[in-house]
Amino acid sequence: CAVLLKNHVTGGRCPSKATINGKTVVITGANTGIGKDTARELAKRGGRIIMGCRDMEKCEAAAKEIRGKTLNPHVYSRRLDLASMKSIREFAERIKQEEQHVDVLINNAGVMRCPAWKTEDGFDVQFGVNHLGHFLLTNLLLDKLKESAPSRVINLASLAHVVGKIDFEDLNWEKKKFDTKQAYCQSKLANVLFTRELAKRLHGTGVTVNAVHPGVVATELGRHTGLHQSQFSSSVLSPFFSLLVKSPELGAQSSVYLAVSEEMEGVTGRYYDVMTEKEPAPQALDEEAARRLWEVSSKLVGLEEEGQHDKSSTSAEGWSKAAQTQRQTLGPAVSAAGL
Ligand SMILES: NC(=O)C1=CN([C@@H]2O[C@H](COP(=O)(O)OP(=O)(O)OC[C@H]3O[C@@H](n4cnc5c(N)ncnc54)[C@H](OP(=O)(O)O)[C@@H]3O)[C@@H](O)[C@H]2O)C=CC1
Ligand SMILES: CC1=C(/C=C/C(C)=C/C=C/C(C)=C/C=O)C(C)(C)CCC1
Repeated sequence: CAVLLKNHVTGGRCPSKATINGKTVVITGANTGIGKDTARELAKRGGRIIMGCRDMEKCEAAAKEIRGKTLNPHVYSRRLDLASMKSIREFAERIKQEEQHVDVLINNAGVMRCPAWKTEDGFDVQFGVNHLGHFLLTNLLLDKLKESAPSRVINLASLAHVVGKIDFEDLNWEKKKFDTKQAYCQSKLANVLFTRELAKRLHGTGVTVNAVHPGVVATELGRHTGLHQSQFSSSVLSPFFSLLVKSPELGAQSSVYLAVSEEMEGVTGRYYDVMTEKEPAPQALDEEAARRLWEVSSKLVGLEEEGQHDKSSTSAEGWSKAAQTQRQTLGPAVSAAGL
């Protein structure tokens, strides 16, 4: 029973043995947890791996460890703070300048159940990092992804999206009482809606985009829950805990599957529970909500302004001009975002 339960919980390993020699993978939040093991597995398969992390010391330590373990020298650490639009723009600019192509983008970084913190730009940190940061990054890398087609975008969502609700009147928790669990669920629902809308917009380009719930994985994601790994490893519950939660190495298998497997060629706009396609919750299938979220997100990150009026604002320095104009034109949604 224990073995069967364990297999059920882990969901197994990526069945594909595909190698990715010469392919470039950009992965966010790759210094620990699922991201780090995804980076290691893809480095083992021959990829050129760009790890985007906010803490350069942790990032370089992880990159060094991966280079050592896989004997792949092409594993690079780059600064990326998804809680800062300036940092996202600098990171994307550097990728565009340094990389000939981007074959896979894995939007992996995430935070869960933090206090009511705000990003540098005034967004709720869970909405800002988990959704808006990746929304901006992906859009900034779209031309590169299109040039590199067939290419893939993978968004780490979560089963938590099923209880999520997008509150368009108060995306950033400024009007109602802050609920950190719901803020996480909203951000993860946003990941699935973004996946579906982006897939629609990328139809015919050769760039695919899918969302995945990696299972329940013992990582640092629970760091804001007040519980610590040590409390569990030393308790009598430890054997049960380890039966129900998988290791980061196994947690990375679904991202690896979506990134490399032959079965995923041309598959787009889908939601995966580990390596099995599932229908997401009804609110994630709402096309009008997906379109609206795209529009609001574009405005919040200053993309719409650039596309329509001011091409010069695409640089890291120029973005704030676009955001400032949004402040004057957007009304409540933007003031709620603190712009
Ligand atoms: N673990 C699980 O059971 C599940 C995880 N997921 C999703 O999987 C993804 C990976 O999570 P997991 O590995 O578990 O979590 P971890 O907390 O172990 O890793 C999260 C990573 O995101 C990084 N990160 C956080 N904030 C920022 C930021 N502002 N800028 C750049 N990077 C940042 C962290 O960096 P740092 O170390 O510096 O904080 C870390 O590298 C998340 O999107 C999560 O929602 C979904 C369902 C279940
Ligand atoms: C609770 C807990 C941990 C991990 C929690 C994690 C990893 C939670 C995952 C949450 C999920 C499933 C999120 C879905 O989006 C630790 C730190 C290992 C140790 C002790 C207690």
